[in-house]
Amino acid sequence: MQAEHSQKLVEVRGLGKMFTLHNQGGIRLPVLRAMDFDAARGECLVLSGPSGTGKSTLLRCLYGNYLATEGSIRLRDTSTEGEPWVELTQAPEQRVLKLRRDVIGYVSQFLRAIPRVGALDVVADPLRQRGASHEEARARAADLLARLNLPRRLWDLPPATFSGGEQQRVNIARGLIGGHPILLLDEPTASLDADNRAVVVGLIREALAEGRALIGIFHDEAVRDAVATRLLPLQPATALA
Ligand SMILES: Nc1ncnc2c1ncn2[C@@H]1O[C@H](COP(=O)(O)OP(=O)(O)OP(=O)(O)O)[C@@H](O)[C@H]1O
Repeated sequence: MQAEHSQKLVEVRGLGKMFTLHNQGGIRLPVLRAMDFDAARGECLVLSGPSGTGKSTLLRCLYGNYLATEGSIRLRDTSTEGEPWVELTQAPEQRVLKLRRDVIGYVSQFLRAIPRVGALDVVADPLRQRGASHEEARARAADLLARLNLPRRLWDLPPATFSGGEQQRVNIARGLIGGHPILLLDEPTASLDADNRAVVVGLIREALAEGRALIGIFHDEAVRDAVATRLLPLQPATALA
């Protein structure tokens, strides 16, 4: 059980990301270079480093939004039989979409609202996509929204007009509900008050106890100290040149 719990889920080797600014004479901007790290079940890896060192860029590479310029990102897909390791940088689009449904979740800072869909269904959607019934997914969504203190009068309304903190809580619930073994978190508590920050810390700790691997950006020191099992320092770009 212990071995199962400490199983490696993410393996990054020699990862580099360089932006080429085509509209500015092709200037090349190195952001990440030669990054090596792993993340295992029960670990919360916190990306640290000053503004502009590439923390969000790294999360986007790990989610497959940005294509790495060099190196390897391997994710363990525990949802299928056969070879569990998938090389994200080489995976065809359909495979990336399947990984996002079953293996890797991403809580961005801002909710991408879906027009005319109420908050409860926005949250329930990832669990339904993984095969849960409508009722089961909505019940779990209601449980999460209640824990995150989202007022019930908002549950059936589309979140587009919600406050920043309300949208962030919908976003966190949507990110957590699918039970993805790997979860990326980009400042999930940035817009929250102290009470709701504490709820999110509790939910993150539960996710770790369930054996999920988390990789995140947390600018709030108290939150970072409460959830981090390891820091991953990023080097400033000047040190890369
Ligand atoms: N799509 C892009 N095209 C060009 N440059 C980009 C792009 N995305 C990020 N960058 C550049 O990469 C660098 C790192 O940005 P990133 O947002 O990853 O940093 P960060 O460490 O998350 O910063 P912060 O802590 O301020 O959010 C910045 O110089 C940024 O301008």
